[in-house]
Amino acid sequence: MVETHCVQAGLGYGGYGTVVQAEDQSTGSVVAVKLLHKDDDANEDIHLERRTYRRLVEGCDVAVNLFAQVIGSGSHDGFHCIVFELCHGSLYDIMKGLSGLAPLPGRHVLEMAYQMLSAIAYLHSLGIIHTDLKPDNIAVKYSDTTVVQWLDPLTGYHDKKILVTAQICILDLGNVVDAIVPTGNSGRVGTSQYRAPEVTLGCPWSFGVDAFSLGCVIAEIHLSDTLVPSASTTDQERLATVEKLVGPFPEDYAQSIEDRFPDTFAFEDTMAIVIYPPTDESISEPDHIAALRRLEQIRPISTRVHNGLLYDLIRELTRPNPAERLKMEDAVKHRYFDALDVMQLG
Ligand SMILES: Nc1ncnc2c1ncn2[C@@H]1O[C@H](COP(=O)(O)OP(=O)(O)OP(=O)(O)O)[C@@H](O)[C@H]1O
Repeated sequence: MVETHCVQAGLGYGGYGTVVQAEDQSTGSVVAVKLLHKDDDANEDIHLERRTYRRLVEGCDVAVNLFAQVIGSGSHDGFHCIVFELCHGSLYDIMKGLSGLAPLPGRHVLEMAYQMLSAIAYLHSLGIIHTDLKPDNIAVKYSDTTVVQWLDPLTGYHDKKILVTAQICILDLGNVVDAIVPTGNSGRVGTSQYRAPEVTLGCPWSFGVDAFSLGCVIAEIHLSDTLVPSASTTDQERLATVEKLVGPFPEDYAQSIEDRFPDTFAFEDTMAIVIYPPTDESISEPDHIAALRRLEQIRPISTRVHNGLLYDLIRELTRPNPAERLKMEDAVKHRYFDALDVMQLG
């Protein structure tokens, strides 16, 4: 089917493929085509995305509309391709400020957060874990914008471009896994800035990895800023980063980790503290200094998110102990979302 498509522009690039905007010349519709890199592992991936999308459709839930529709697949010049509904700008692009849409209005943050959690609640209800939620993998469905008057406390009202509708769609079902219950999945998944600590630690993990990532994404779209500016280099630094962002690991959880992986935590009174820099000499002096500088720059989410209900939602989603983390089905009922009803007109 891809033979009839004419490429119009590049949209993005990932570990598995290059995504382009293309017009289907037989129908005139404009779509997104992912051209998978030429390697054998990628062949498996094309089937995974299509298979997963089919499972979502078969589940017969309106939440399927929160995922980029898979229209078809094929191959061209030896490249495997998958054709998607065209979405308009990832949250990563919006946060970078190129479209002039950041900061997002509070109402849009609320609506986007609700849609993300509803989408992943549906995925989880089918026993599937996304594993790689990040602003790059969430896009807005429509690009229409309008200009409103926006009150800046310092400078007064000025024009501000906002989206007409804050509808989103989840991209990239190429890393999904079926949850292994009750023992948990294993192996390294996710992107370091959004990776749950149990994955970093090499412990079994499950649905909670998506909750942790979405907590970080929701904080970022509220702040219009990244939580972790640059990728950390070592696992111990990543754990220290999580500790700085969301607060200390609960002592009993830290103790259970320490029993498996000694020298991860130090214990002072009733507090568990990630040992950083590590006691061994696995990292060179200049790398230590660079890592300490990075850690110094990280500000706790609690000092940055001043909306109490939103902060509570983020904190519940990013609990260091996955057993204490909010489940998606409960997250959509969080009191932060009461405002969805209160703010409806009529
Ligand atoms: N349907 C779409 N509409 C518009 N843009 C898209 C669409 N799908 C993907 N993109 C853009 O292309 C980028 C890469 O897509 P995607 O994440 O699916 O590729 P990938 O190779 O599987 O990446 P990863 O390395 O994260 O697994 C996205 O971040 C997004 O900017």
